[in-house]
Amino acid sequence: MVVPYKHEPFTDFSNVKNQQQFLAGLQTVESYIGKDYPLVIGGERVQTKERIVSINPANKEEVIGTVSKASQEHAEKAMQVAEATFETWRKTKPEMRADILFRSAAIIRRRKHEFSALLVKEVGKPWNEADADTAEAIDFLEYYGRQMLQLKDGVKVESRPIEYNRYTYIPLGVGIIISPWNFAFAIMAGMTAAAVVTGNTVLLKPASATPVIAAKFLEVLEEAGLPEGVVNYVPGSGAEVGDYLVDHPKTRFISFTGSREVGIRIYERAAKVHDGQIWLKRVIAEMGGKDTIVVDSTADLELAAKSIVASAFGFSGQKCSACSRAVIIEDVYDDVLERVVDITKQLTVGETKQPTVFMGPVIDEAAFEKICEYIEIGKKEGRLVAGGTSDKSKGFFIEPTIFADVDKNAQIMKEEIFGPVVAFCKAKDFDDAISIANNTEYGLTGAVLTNNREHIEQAREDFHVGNLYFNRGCTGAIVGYQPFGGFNMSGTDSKAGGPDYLLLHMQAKTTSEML
Ligand SMILES: NC(=O)c1ccc[n+]([C@@H]2O[C@H](COP(=O)([O-])OP(=O)(O)OC[C@H]3O[C@@H](n4cnc5c(N)ncnc54)[C@H](O)[C@@H]3O)[C@@H](O)[C@H]2O)c1
Repeated sequence: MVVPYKHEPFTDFSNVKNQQQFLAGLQTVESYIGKDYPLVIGGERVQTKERIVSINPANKEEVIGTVSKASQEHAEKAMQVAEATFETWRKTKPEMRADILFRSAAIIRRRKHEFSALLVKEVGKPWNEADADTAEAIDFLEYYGRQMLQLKDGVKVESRPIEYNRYTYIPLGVGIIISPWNFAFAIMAGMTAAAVVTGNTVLLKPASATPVIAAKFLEVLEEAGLPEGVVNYVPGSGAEVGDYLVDHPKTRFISFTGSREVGIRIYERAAKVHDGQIWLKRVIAEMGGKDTIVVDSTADLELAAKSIVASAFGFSGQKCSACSRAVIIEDVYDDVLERVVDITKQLTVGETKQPTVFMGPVIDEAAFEKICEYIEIGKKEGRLVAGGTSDKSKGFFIEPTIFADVDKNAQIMKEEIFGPVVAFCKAKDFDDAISIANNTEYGLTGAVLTNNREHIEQAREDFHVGNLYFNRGCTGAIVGYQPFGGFNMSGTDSKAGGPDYLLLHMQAKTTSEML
């Protein structure tokens, strides 16, 4: 009997007992705050001279941990180990590989609040966002484990009376996992899990802002019984270690989640053939977004306003799926704008020590400066109706910011800001709204608030995004239920947490045997 897949429930922080458990998680994190983590290459702990320092973005002072920084020599060593380990790991039964993911998920579930508390400190997430990040990590591990069990025998193809045919999936080889800081746990763990459950070995290069949660994940995998050398932990500079590994002739695939700029760089470099390379590299890239919420005049306007606020300012807009454009049909434009401004003015911003704080800091100084630059551009391109101020004296805090009456071709309507900034744009009618929404090189998520059935069907067909939501905001996908990934410059059309994601990490082999 197939047991239906159930995703990990989110924690209800209005419940005092849950709050206490979370605070206990924070205390556990305190016990290892500031610890130093080595590289892990083939199970061996390697200390390097240089360190990456992970800082709490809410206070700029607290060192969450330091990690050894890999050089190209370390990356080379890890590559050799991963290549050698591939020969045994690819022959390890898929059931055993899946089992390691299930055991890892169980360990994380047991320590869920601790890991979420670590994300509060390392990434500056509010409690509910950190909880969702950890829950998604658990989901990815369990879902990909289950998917592997379904794929292990391949797919049935017809045999002929004289010939028996089989169609199976085999792993690719050594992969490079390059993950972002914003879903520091879920995406990093999901990308790694998909690659190794399918029989590949990997080098994991997490984002430099969030290396500690990745080091913790490696400890979980080891506790769950993952053999040495299957996942090698090599945090380092993108330009130095990243480029080196992308160019490496033994790299078989690169799984990347991050910005458009870095994604394109990886895609271009991976297309080059180097000396000693005997295959073409595969690139799985999940990149940025310029996500839009469209509201028509039949919509529930209060629901529309709440959806825009949650999608634009949840986790300070630092989601690839964050709403950064609100396109509103002209007869309800003023009404929706006013409601959004009212709700936004009630939002709390600060260090996320309590579950009631809605918005924490942005991740670091570079992000802070970039967002502030966009706010200055926005002041020229639109009418500032909320926020617009920032303060980095204690942590990297930016007020939720709204610009009204922005032209569809304005810079803040086209470029990914990745911060708490939303631009309002007026549309003449629904056709115009969809055309404005599609006026971007991205194509990740979008949402339509409407009670008009024809508009729903029209958007289903014409709104060109990988994840389209009706009558809700545009953030938040659920593993197994709402596979996630975008079109155009949002990536290579892959869908994380979907039924075909594992196939991207494998190659199909046809064998035909004369009878
Ligand atoms: N589509 C999705 O599912 C998805 C999910 C999360 C985040 N994102 C996107 O990620 C971005 C934010 O994340 P970020 O700031 O960590 O992105 P980023 O592109 O700056 O970094 C991502 C990773 O790439 C590494 N890197 C940097 N230069 C490199 C190079 N030359 N070679 C190899 N690796 C290199 C970084 O060290 C990091 O590990 C946003 O654009 C967001 O939209 C997309």
